[in-house]
Amino acid sequence: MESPTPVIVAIDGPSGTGKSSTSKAVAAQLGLSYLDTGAQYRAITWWMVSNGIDIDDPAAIGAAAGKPEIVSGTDPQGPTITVDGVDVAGPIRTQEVTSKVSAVSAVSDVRARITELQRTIAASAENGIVVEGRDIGTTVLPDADLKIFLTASPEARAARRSGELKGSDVHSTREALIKRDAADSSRKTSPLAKAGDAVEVDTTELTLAQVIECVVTLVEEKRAGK
Ligand SMILES: Nc1ncnc2c1ncn2[C@@H]1O[C@H](COP(=O)(O)OP(=O)(O)O)[C@@H](O)[C@H]1O
Ligand SMILES: Nc1ccn([C@@H]2O[C@H](COP(=O)(O)OP(=O)(O)O)[C@@H](O)[C@H]2O)c(=O)n1
Repeated sequence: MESPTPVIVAIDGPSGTGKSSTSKAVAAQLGLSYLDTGAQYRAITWWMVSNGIDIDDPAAIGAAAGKPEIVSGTDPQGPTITVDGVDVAGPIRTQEVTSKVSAVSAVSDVRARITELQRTIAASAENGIVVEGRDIGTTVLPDADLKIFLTASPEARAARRSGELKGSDVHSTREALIKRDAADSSRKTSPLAKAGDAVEVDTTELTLAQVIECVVTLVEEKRAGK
């Protein structure tokens, strides 16, 4: 059978809407690659913190943005992320990195570097790719075949996140999420935003399986030329 043309799927939305779980499952089901762009911004933030760069100094962050070598493994069954050859999958999920990532990712030199990396990865995915983040449909891959924008109520998102983070309470998780969304949505360079041609899916009342099915159907419809 002839292999289908590579399909590029962009999935954006705020934290806890289900981007990572949905994207991984859709990619695995359809035999596509998978890229978690949030992990790349977390990785560069981890490097800045580890190298003593002042997070409150955008000029210092911008000047260092080209230094770390970030490599993403795009198998949806086992995505990987390394910085200068070091596996940082664990360290990029700490509270410290989470609280600093919005400041680092607002710096335009950081975005330029990471965006270029993302476009190279997407272009080299033979069967196509699901790329998830905040600015994929608007900026990184504006010609994506399918764009999805996931949303959910802050309460649902906070409940999901605190289910993952042991010992965290829903209230403080909700406050931290709202603060990060506000920072990500208000920055000058490629803020978190829904592309005009994205399909919005509110996941508040849906199970993960329902969201996955919805996105798989949308990809299949695109492939069938509907
Ligand atoms: N529709 C859903 N219903 C319930 N839980 C969900 C749903 N989608 C995702 N989750 C759970 O919520 C948490 C956050 O999901 P994740 O995919 O990491 O979101 P994001 O990448 O948007 O931050 C995970 O534990 C995931 O299993
Ligand atoms: N395309 C992207 C993806 C993430 N990010 C930044 O990276 C942070 C972490 O993204 P993430 O997807 O890992 O966050 P969670 O939704 O998993 O909490 C976001 O809060 C943004 O500041 C971005 O600026 N652009």
